[in-house]
Amino acid sequence: MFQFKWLWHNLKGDRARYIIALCLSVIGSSLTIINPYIGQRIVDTFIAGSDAAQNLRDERGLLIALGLGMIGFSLLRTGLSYFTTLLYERASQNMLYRVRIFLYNKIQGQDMKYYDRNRTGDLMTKMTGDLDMVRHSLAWIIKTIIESLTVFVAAVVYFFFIDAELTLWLLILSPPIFIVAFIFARRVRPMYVDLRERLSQLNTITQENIAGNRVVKAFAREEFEINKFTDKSVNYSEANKKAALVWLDYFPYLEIFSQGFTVILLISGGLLVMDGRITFGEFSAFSALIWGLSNPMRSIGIIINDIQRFFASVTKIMEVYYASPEIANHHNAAVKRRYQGRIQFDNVTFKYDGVTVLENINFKIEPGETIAIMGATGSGKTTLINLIPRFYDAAKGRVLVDGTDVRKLELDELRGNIGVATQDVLLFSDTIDGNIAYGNPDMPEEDVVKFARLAAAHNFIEKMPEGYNTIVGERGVGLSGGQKQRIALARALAVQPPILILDDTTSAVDLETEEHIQKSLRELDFACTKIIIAQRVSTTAEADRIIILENGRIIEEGTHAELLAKRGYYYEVFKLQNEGIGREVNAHGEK
Ligand SMILES: Nc1ncnc2c1ncn2[C@@H]1O[C@H](COP(=O)(O)OP(=O)(O)OP(=O)(O)O)[C@@H](O)[C@H]1O
Repeated sequence: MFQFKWLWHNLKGDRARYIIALCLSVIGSSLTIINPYIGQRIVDTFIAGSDAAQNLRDERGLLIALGLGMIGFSLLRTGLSYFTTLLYERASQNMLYRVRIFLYNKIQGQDMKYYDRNRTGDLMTKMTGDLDMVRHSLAWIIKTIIESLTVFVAAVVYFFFIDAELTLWLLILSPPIFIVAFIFARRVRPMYVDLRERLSQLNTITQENIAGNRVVKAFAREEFEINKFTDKSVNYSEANKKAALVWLDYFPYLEIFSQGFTVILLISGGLLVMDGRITFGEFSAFSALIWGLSNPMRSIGIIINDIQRFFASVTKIMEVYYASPEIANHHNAAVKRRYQGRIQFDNVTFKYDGVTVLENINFKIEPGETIAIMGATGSGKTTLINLIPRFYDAAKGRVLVDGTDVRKLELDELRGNIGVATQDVLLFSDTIDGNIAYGNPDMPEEDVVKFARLAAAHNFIEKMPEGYNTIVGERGVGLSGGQKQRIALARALAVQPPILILDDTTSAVDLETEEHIQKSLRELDFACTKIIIAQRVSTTAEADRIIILENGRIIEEGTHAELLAKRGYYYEVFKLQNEGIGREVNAHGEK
């Protein structure tokens, strides 16, 4: 079974410990037949045998030794069981730790497509509940199966030695029990797969709701969200109940069969004792060990349920474990070169799941140039810049950086040469200083301040209670939209990249601040090619060239003056943005 092979593979480092635990389980469980055996000796020698009274007088030492033996073996079993559980826990916790780190690395190494397709809640479920289920199966399910089987086999062997016929009578019950258990397992399995999916949905809703709490509050949709959550919660709970109730359909049969062991033992065992074929002591050993046959049958339901949960969880974990990204970062660029910053799109077409979003894009950017990209929302601007750091790969054509196809460049090196300030600003729960120095944690404090100044962020940071040491909440809570954008800009500048990509980074700052930022960008003390997505003409006007996108195609390209003279899309936007503030446009596009 592949899942068990996978478990074995991940036990590496703890295999010896786990095997010792399994062996101790077998030894400990085999010892369960010792006390019934001693009991049998005591009954036959001192209670029910023909010489019992005599033996009680003459062999007191033996009686005490047998009694002490019983206590001793009980203590030994308890000690073994304690030690065995310790080993199982150690091995399973170590495996959990290793697999969790491995999965986290795997998730980190996935490309954007993976994150587009996988829900955060589902990934969280895999990293927590599913992993714990796998650990539980290693530490408890396998242990229980091994111990139940050993007790079962030891009891059967012992019974055979006493009386083969009575043992066969007892074993008659085993096949129907296994058939019932098998049917139950088949029926319940899809239920646990479904249950696992519902749990993931519940986690997704919880995660989205907490992450989006501001939107929920802004629209006063708390009740709607509570109802949505309640629905999913009821859904999960119902599925749980349904799976648990299935067991009730089978439970009576298994219980009857389990009771059957005792009934058969009482009837046939009693007859055999009356016939003198077995002694009272042997009969008492049968009675004492009969639980070894009936107990595994009783707990078969719990074991099967847990096994099904294990399969549902391990399958989900293996999806992450074996997922390989189409765009992989191998982190093997020994020396990272600094690029010049030349960019070319050579007949690039891009599709999201078959839907064309960019078509036949051609342009060149020379090192040090500033290019502005403008276009209606959804025209493909973000998609276009996403192709440069290879967040996605083009379906057709090539994206070249410094003359080399990005697919041939070392990903780490490529991304290390690009500073990006994305449209949705995400700051980490860390100090402002830590956020700005994210790409270069060893950066001295004065450099952090320098880049904050360039991004027009220094003044407001200084006024904060703890300045650069102020901790910003999750996703930058506690800062205005414009403040977050400026910290994100400082973070992108702080890596001093030869290629800087700004996706609508100044949309939320006032015009004066924007002017300051533009001045800083013009005067950077390192060589840098800049690609700026912007909607404001005040931002694009300064660029060396402006590219206008419409429905994934370039419809205009040129300088501010050239595009105004063209009287096309750019001219219309310019007119719209300047209407009402008294500016006029002359034939040369000058303000
Ligand atoms: N991850 C994705 N999966 C599928 N389709 C996507 C994805 N991201 C964007 N799209 C689609 O691709 C098209 C271009 O999106 P893109 O984000 O590049 O536009 P944009 O010009 O940057 O828009 P905006 O100015 O609103 O940010 C849109 O139709 C969008 O719905």
